[in-house]
Amino acid sequence: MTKLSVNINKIATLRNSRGGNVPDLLKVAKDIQQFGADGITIHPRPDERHIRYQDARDLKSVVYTEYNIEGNPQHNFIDLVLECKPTQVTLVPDAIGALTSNAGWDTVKHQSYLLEVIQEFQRNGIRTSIFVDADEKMIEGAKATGTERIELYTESFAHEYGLGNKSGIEPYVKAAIKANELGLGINAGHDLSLDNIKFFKDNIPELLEVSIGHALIAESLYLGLENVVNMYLQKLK
Ligand SMILES: CC(=O)[C@@H](O)[C@H](O)COP(=O)(O)O
Ligand SMILES: NCC(=O)COP(=O)(O)O
Repeated sequence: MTKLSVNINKIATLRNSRGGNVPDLLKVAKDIQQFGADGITIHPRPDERHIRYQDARDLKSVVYTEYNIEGNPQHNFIDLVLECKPTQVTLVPDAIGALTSNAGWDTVKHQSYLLEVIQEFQRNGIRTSIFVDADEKMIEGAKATGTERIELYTESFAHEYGLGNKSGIEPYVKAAIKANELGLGINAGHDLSLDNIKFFKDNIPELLEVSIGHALIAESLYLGLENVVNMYLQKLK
């Protein structure tokens, strides 16, 4: 069975838009776990536009499933992860100010840097995963960094699938076979949704975990709207 880790960045985005504590990020994290999710993912960005560094600290006492922190391993991020000691850290090569993650690591070019930071996390008992494109060369490079897992960057699969092109899965199947051969655990994420997740899962051998945020929160709005509108109408009778 593939684990579902829910990315709660978008809950923080909504909260921050009003300056108060609605929705309550910690309550949402508790509820998501109560509803059966296997983990909570956050991706604090340097500008703290959604998840704040303090959220990462506060979540430590609330997340009793798998806690996954994603981000670019700059000094502040490394210190935060070492302080929070999550189950897993996922290293993502984000440019400062990027709208969202938009590429995997070049694991050949950045091999020695990744090896160094991965060793530091592993010495502290934190499992590592690195965000990579579905490219066998990058998977081989990931193996050489010593990481336990990779996270396949699924944007191009999701995009192609949305256009009706099922062949967009092919590089992911090849990358997964390579990762399995090399003994790397496979996670995946970015733009996965209720529409595309089953097809992805059914085609990727040994998919350990997916982290899903943007679509899952949007779908929760769509699927909850009718109920909430009707609850208001009842009160206004
Ligand atoms: C690593 C990744 O794929 C991203 O989806 C990320 O975790 C989401 O970040 P934003 O919520 O900032 O777009
Ligand atoms: N690692 C991917 C993630 O956490 C969620 O990505 P998205 O569903 O918000 O695109």
